[in-house]
Amino acid sequence: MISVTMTIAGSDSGGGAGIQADLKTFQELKTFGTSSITALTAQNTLGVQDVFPVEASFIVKQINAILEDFDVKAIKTGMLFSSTIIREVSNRLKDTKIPLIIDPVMIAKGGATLLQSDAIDAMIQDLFPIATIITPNIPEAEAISGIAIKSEDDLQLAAQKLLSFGPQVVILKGGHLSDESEAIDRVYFQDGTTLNFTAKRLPTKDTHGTGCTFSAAITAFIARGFSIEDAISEAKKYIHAAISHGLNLGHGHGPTNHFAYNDHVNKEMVSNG
Ligand SMILES: Nc1ncnc2c1ncn2[C@@H]1O[C@H](COP(=O)(O)OP(=O)(O)O)[C@@H](O)[C@H]1O
Ligand SMILES: Cc1ncc(COP(=O)(O)OP(=O)(O)O)c(N)n1
Repeated sequence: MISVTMTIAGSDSGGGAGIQADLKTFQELKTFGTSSITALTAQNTLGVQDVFPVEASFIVKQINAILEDFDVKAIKTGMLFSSTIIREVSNRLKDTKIPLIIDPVMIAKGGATLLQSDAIDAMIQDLFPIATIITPNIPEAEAISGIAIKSEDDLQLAAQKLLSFGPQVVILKGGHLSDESEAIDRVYFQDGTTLNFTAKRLPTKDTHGTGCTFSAAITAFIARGFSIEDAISEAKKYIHAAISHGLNLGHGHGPTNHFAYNDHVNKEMVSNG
């Protein structure tokens, strides 16, 4: 039977990030995607023009509607915008035993605020303790940990700080370390294990929605029963294919290509149905 996935995130009218990227990823990875929308953004590849948050109680109503009807196998969160939304969402999810992947979305590539600055504490106190995996990029890891990341030692220190907030696994995404020739995602487990997932850094400006897509792919693979390590490894292939076969759409940071994984990487999955 097909596995059900859920995203709790904001809508990107331009279709490259947020709920739209998550649902495309869920679909391509053969899961049944459901969603609770936290905010509308008027957005395209050039940036975010405006944000219209949904009332927290209505976000919870959407989650209730899904959880009361479906056997959801994995949940991800993206743009949560405010401390009120974070508190209501974590309160609703805290007693479910469903794997929870948190992409701590803060600022869009164009600089727009997707998380109010006073909401970081709520994320640390309420959401991270119930998280299976958190997936900050480097600027997000710096903002949450309070540690400026300039070296490998800083990465290690920041990861330990983030692990101390309670998630089982921290993935520090390396997409923003543009001086490296490789895009390295460093994974830290509570038992001290660390793993690196490495791919060639692709020279492109079209990386809108990469973080959303990567965390949605991890969520889909976990929903289908992959181990955490295998889910990350396969999600890395999904996002790498999506970036390398860019669609050349829009006039700014273009979206990635969700067809690419099945077209170019996982032909077996398609032919086997
Ligand atoms: N130019 C790139 N080439 C290859 N992989 C990339 C590139 N940019 C981002 N990635 C990968 O995309 C995923 C999302 O990372 P990142 O872009 O840092 O997230 P975010 O969108 O949250 O800033 C990670 O696996 C990262 O390594
Ligand atoms: C509605 C919405 N949610 C999240 C983001 C951020 O997406 P991300 O994957 O981090 O990609 P960039 O915005 O950095 O390109 C968003 N923009 N909109």
